[in-house]
Amino acid sequence: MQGRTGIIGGSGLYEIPGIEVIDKLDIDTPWGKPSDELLLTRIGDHEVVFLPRHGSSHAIPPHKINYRANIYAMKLAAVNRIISVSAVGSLREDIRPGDFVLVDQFVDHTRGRESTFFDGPVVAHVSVADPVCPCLRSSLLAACHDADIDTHNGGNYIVMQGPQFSSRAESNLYRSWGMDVIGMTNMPEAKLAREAEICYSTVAMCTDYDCWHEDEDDVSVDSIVAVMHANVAKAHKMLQTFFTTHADHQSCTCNCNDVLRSGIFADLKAQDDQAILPIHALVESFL
Ligand SMILES: CSC[C@H]1O[C@H](OP(=O)(O)O)[C@H](O)[C@@H]1O
Ligand SMILES: Nc1ncnc2[nH]cnc12
Repeated sequence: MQGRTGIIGGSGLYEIPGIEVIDKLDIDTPWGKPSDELLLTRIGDHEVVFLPRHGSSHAIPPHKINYRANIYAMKLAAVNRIISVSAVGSLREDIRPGDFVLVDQFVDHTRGRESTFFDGPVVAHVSVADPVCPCLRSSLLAACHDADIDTHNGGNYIVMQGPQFSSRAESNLYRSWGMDVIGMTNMPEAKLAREAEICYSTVAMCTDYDCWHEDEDDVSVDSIVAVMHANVAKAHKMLQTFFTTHADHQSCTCNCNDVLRSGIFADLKAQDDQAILPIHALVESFL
């Protein structure tokens, strides 16, 4: 059996029906409280830790999410891979509302979000050239196909600051940049997962055509919610399929779990306790 799998549920995904709850983890981290309690659950043979990104009543907007606390709490809960489930807008005609996209790249267009655990005095620079774990992504892709979901293999997700949606000029600009889908949450989440040496892969569920499409209504919360419920039902099916059939990728050769050995730009043994405290769970194997 693998280590624990984390699921970060986005808009609409606040619970997973029919799973066995083992424990509710009320975790405090050096970076503050995560968005909610973490639910330790069992799905088949797998221990799964579930966290609703916006809180269970969706009271936390994208720019106020404590991404560092969420990822650090996952680390403390012994999670070594995270499935992010996210609502996105489509920036391409052929990605239709209701389709899923197994994105493989992000462009971080957010501002002012706390986006690193290595805020000094311990400095680290890790590669996010490929921010998505290829193994987890291909297992999720297989699960989407098995669940009969119209799914796109790969895509660029631009992460905007929000909470307002884009202007038409911005939406067209992102299209001209080659972006495929747009959302507000996956950065800095993915970067922080990499710093925490946790595999990360997103299942992006398309809800709308943003505001660039001349024949479709501009995105609104109402239009998102209309599609979101059906998307969430598909996500439940996909997750069941994933954990029953695709969750054991024994031959994975990713190095998501081994980036700090070469990334830390400091002599950890020379640091005092105060410097190590906020990153202890990330660096304890090097001390
Ligand atoms: C309520 S629609 C806009 C909201 O939904 C997405 O969030 P998540 O990635 O957590 O599903 C999008 O990024 C916005 O935050
Ligand atoms: N059009 C859009 N822009 C940003 N975030 C979204 N989430 C869902 N649809 C979106």
